Amino acid sequence: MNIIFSYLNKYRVAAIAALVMMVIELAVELSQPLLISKIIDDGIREQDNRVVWLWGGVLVVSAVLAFIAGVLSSFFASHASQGFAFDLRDKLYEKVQSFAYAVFSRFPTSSLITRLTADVSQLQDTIFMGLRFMTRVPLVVVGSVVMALVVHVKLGLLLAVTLPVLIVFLVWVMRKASVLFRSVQSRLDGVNSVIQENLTGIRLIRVFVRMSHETYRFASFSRELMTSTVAALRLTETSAPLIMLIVNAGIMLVLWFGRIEISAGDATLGQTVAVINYSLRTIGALSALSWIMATFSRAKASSQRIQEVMSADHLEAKNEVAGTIRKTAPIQGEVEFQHVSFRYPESDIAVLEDISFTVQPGKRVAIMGATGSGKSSLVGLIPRLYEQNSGVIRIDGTASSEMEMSRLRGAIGYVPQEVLLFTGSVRENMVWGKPDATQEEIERAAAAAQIHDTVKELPHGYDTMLGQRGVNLSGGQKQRLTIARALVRKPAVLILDDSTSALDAVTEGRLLAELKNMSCTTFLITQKISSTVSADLILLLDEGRLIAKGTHDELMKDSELYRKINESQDREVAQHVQSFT
Ligand SMILES: Nc1ncnc2c1ncn2[C@@H]1O[C@H](COP(=O)(O)OP(=O)(O)OP(=O)(O)O)[C@@H](O)[C@H]1O
Repeated sequence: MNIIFSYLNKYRVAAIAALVMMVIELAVELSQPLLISKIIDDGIREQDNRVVWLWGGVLVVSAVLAFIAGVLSSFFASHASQGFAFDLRDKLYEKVQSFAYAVFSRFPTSSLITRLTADVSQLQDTIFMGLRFMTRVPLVVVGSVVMALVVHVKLGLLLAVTLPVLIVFLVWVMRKASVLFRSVQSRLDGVNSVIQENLTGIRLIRVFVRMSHETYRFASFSRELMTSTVAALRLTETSAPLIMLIVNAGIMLVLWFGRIEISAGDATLGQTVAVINYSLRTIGALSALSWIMATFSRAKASSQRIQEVMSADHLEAKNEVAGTIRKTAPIQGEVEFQHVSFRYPESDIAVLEDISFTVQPGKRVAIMGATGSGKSSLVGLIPRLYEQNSGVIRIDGTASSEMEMSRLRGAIGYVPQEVLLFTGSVRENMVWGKPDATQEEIERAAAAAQIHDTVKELPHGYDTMLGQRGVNLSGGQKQRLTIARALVRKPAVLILDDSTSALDAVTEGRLLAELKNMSCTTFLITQKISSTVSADLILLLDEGRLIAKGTHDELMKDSELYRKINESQDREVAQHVQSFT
């Protein structure tokens, strides 16, 4: 819960104002039973209308005062809780942005979304309730008991003895509920994750006719959420009648002894009515307790989940400060791997082993290998999405680990395997990596990526809006647009992770020719011999090992595997041509 206090600090004035107003409201309310007892004993029983009017007037004024203080308290509490949530969400978002890439595997996307939305809202509600009601409840209870003791010690004591019993019981319930609510929040993660997967893969689900299976999967996750929520609420809800039972027993005692005390002349009717009134207020406050306990227990679970995000490693920030060599000279694009080995965090299996090669600026490297041989992992090390476990990667002769992250990544254009476009116009998508790009730069990049003519024919050209993830473009068009986005930055190093798979041979040939003109060092992951023939260097990977490197001619001479791939693709082409003739 420390997180609440640290982020609420900025709003402490509003929070204190909300509490002060709440205390004023409460103090006025607590004085009311006392006023009523005066009206009964000194006014009605003594048949003194002046006293009735006087204290009756005070009662009305105090009710108006309590109302105003209550409204102001709500106003300040809303300001503090909303401001707190805004700041916390902002900070969490910033934190997630700075996560080391590896940390994302620890938090599923859906869980991060729940933490940034539902968990933050939970804390926001808790703060509002805390300022308005949570602190009010103990104050009403304690204030009522004190006032009851002031009115009549013996009758007040009867109300006081019920309190320790209640407190022990409430602490027990809260501890249990907190554990249960933590499980509720993680089930919520599960439901969000299914929704996210289903919405993202809706086409696939339709084509594979998996609607009923997915509906069933969603229902089972949703049922788990319901079951765990019911278990948590059952505990807090069953505690409410038990609290009532204990307090009602106290009131019975007050009534019973009140009658005896009045008969003996030791208490007045007004005093007995006042103590019962305080007891009823205690019941009112305590009946809200089960609901407050639920909120508080949820908040505890939520704050733990938020804390986990806050304390996750953030590699990027670390690298921005220590051990960096600050240089401003533009990167030329020489890339050298020296005995690089790598395994994913929390995995024992080496994905890359002892990889060494050097590429001169402006040259093209084609990376080939079976699926899972480590191609994407290799290129992911260049912009330091992950850190190698041993060996050195040098860019223009400087170890990449020693370079400022912004300088390193600023010089790299990365087109990942999975196409991702954002909601917005074609232009907005293209300037994503270079916000100040001119129209000429945009068009030149689009032309190089072989997408300029297509964009020109869209209804509003570069201002055409793309649907979510660019749904109104074909697969190949989307792929070319993501390549154009990378090219706008005029990167010194361009990484195309299987990004030309949806392009036909002619378009791919034109694109590669353009890349040569742009003189950026290009890493092209490909399975097509047609793309490797003109490459300056081919890296052939097999189960994380670099089994051959060289040009097409060299590999045709030296590598049996490469020759086999070449032959099999030649055969495929021949069969293809035959089927059309
Ligand atoms: N985030 C990850 N955590 C753990 N292991 C991973 C992760 N990503 C990939 N791997 C493993 O690393 C190995 C290499 O994966 P990689 O994606 O680099 O292969 P690839 O050659 O690019 O495959 P493909 O051609 O199918 O894209 C695989 O065995 C894969 O299971």
